[in-house]
Amino acid sequence: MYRVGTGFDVHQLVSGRDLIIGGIKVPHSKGLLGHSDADVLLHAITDAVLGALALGDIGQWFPDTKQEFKGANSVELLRYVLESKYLAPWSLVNLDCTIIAQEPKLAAYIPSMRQVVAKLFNVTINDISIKATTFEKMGSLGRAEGIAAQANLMLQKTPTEK
Ligand SMILES: Nc1ccn([C@@H]2O[C@H](COP(=O)(O)O)[C@@H](O)[C@H]2O)c(=O)n1
Ligand SMILES: C[C@@]1(CO)OP(=O)(O)OP(=O)(O)OC[C@H]1O
Repeated sequence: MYRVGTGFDVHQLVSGRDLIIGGIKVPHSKGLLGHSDADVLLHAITDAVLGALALGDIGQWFPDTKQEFKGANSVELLRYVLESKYLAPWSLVNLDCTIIAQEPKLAAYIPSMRQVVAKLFNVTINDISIKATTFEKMGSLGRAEGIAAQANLMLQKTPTEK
């Protein structure tokens, strides 16, 4: 049995914050604003996992009104979802993501992001695709006021032994 999921997230780029994407600190003059570390890619992936199994969304699991999630490491949020009882019978088939960032250039950091995500899902990097695109300088994303990410994935039910 298979289930597909999609996730989308966007965060504002501001001064005075680290830029964390896919669990990797990317050198830049600005970072993403959020209650957590604002890792826009891991948030989109988390929502794709939750969406695949109709389990709500990241804000329902980790409300931004709760102090315990202030500054949260999004690697730990995704790990929590993946280690929950709901995900136990499921494994990842493949994940395909796009980061929409006018700046900075992300190509050099994508292999490390793929490693982080592959480890979380316990798959090889061949099952994890992460791409980046600009917004061709159009609109708010094109003015680099923020960064967005989308994620699509497929889960398969792990056969149980009898
Ligand atoms: N933040 C980004 C955006 C894009 N890239 C890479 O550049 C290529 C060209 O981007 P366009 O938006 O002009 O199509 C793109 O295919 C990515 O390989 C990037 O590294 N970081
Ligand atoms: C992750 C959470 C929780 O710290 O906060 P943010 O970093 O603001 O991120 P968002 O994408 O709005 O998702 C849900 C939140 O509840």
